[in-house]
Amino acid sequence: RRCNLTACSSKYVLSQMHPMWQGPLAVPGGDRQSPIDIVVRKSVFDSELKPLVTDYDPHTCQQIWNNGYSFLVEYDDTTDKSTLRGGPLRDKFRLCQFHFHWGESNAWGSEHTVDRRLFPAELHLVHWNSDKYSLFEEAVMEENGLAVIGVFLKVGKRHEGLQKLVDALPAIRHKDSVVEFNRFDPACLLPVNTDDYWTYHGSLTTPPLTESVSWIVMKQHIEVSHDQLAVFRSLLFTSAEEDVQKSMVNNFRVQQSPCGRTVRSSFT
Ligand SMILES: CCCCCCc1ccc(S(N)(=O)=O)cc1
Ligand SMILES: [Zn+2]
Repeated sequence: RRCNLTACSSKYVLSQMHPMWQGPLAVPGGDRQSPIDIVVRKSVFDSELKPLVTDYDPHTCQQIWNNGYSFLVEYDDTTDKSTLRGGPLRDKFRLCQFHFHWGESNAWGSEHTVDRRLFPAELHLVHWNSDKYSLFEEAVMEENGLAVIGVFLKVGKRHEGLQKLVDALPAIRHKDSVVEFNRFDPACLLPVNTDDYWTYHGSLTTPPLTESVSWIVMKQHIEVSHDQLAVFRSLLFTSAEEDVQKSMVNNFRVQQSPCGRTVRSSFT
């Protein structure tokens, strides 16, 4: 069973976007859109913010697939086996999938920035509120429905945990290709320090752009090698049938206005 995220609606939703979709695609009255620049000196320390509590079961990993926008590693979210609690969250959230955003060069690629600093890529671990909702599709429409952990990637030493993922990518070069993928522990992609993060209320960064996300952006980045990132860029936006193949790069959204939102920090 595929994580409900990949129910036709998500494919339908994502396939509506042509790969170079970058447009503002403004959401009428959207004043909580993502991504944003995190202005460190304007963030407010909140001592009530707790450490993140992740409890991921590597066996709930199901498949990895190319959805024509990024590649997703999906988890069985029919039970509370892989969960996120704590941080800014009151409820328990279930891991549904993780994916990345990256650039055609190492000079850019992340969706969020810190004092305008760009990173070559950004990891998103997507969770939904299983205390309040019974399906991802429900939660995605609700104010407190989702929690996404953002982790910046920097080019440096090879990331051993990521390599298992990188080795599977050639098998899903084209849009809509899927391979079975099991036993992957997403915790290996988190930075050593997960206590220091910024958090703010925002949206999905791809359609349906719903303003249902509690964003948790890690202060500490992870390192991956140049070659590992190059394999990300070998993926294609296009399906095998299409005549013109387009490299899957620059799959990040343009930054959105903070609209007066405060970004809180869990650290001083
Ligand atoms: C009803 C189907 C909705 C599928 C929406 C899937 C989705 C998940 C996370 C993100 S992101 N980049 O904000 O983490 C974007 C889109
Ligand atoms: Zn994302």
